[in-house]
Amino acid sequence: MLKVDHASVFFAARDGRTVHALDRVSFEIPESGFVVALGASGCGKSTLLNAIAGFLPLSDGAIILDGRPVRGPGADRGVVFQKDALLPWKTVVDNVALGLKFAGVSKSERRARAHELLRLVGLDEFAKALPYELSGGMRQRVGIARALATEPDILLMDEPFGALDGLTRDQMQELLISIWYRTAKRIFFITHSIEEALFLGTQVLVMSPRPGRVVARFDLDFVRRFAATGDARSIKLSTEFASLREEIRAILHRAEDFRSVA
Ligand SMILES: Nc1ncnc2c1ncn2[C@@H]1O[C@H](COP(=O)(O)OP(=O)(O)OP(=O)(O)O)[C@@H](O)[C@H]1O
Repeated sequence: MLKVDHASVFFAARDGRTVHALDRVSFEIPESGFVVALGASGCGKSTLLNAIAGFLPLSDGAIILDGRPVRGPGADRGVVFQKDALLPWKTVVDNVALGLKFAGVSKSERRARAHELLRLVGLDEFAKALPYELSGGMRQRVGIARALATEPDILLMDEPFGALDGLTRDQMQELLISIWYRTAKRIFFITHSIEEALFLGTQVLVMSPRPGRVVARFDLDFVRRFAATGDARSIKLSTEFASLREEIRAILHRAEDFRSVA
């Protein structure tokens, strides 16, 4: 279980003011949970992910992963960013194996594990390619394989599909669901897209800015329905999906209106 308990973060801005980036955010990610944080720019989504990753300390509250407080980065959390962070001079397979090298895994074992992960993301035939030879979607698939290489307990994904075209994004969502279903990993995923949040999340946290807080949460099962049926179209065209989309849109607009008069 990952437990985020009243997490708050304040930043000192350069003009001397204090930015309240995160305000007492609480939620849990149970075994094989897929939690999506949804909100407009500046509502603290990346701050929250960076705190879970251990890249920045909380000002108040706690983050507990499987009974242990998070105090810094660790191999138990794999991170995927919006912009792939692949090393351009290394082949795809070596990029995937990089974390294993740092963990002291033998070369033959690193290779075997990296190829297995490349098969999982459908890229084994590109193992010897260099990152510049791949499309944006393929690079993100390498990023996912790399994040999974050290067998983390949880995947942290910061708008991983935000820069992709619509069709590739749909394909990546479906690939991620199949990986989630097969590996039973916990996932924390950030997005600006209401549709993406609804389709992927077992729980969606709707966030609003200044201060960044959770203003609504929804428990959903569209992702499990997709994993069982493979039929994205009928899910996304359902009246249930459409009415939740409108409900969340209204919540996000209210959060913006509130901000403009606050
Ligand atoms: N290092 C920092 N120093 C000062 N302020 C910061 C810092 N990092 C973030 N902030 C501020 O904290 C607030 C939340 O930022 P954060 O990047 O977490 O939002 P976000 O929801 O991820 O936005 P986006 O979707 O645009 O990435 C913003 O007002 C931002 O300007």
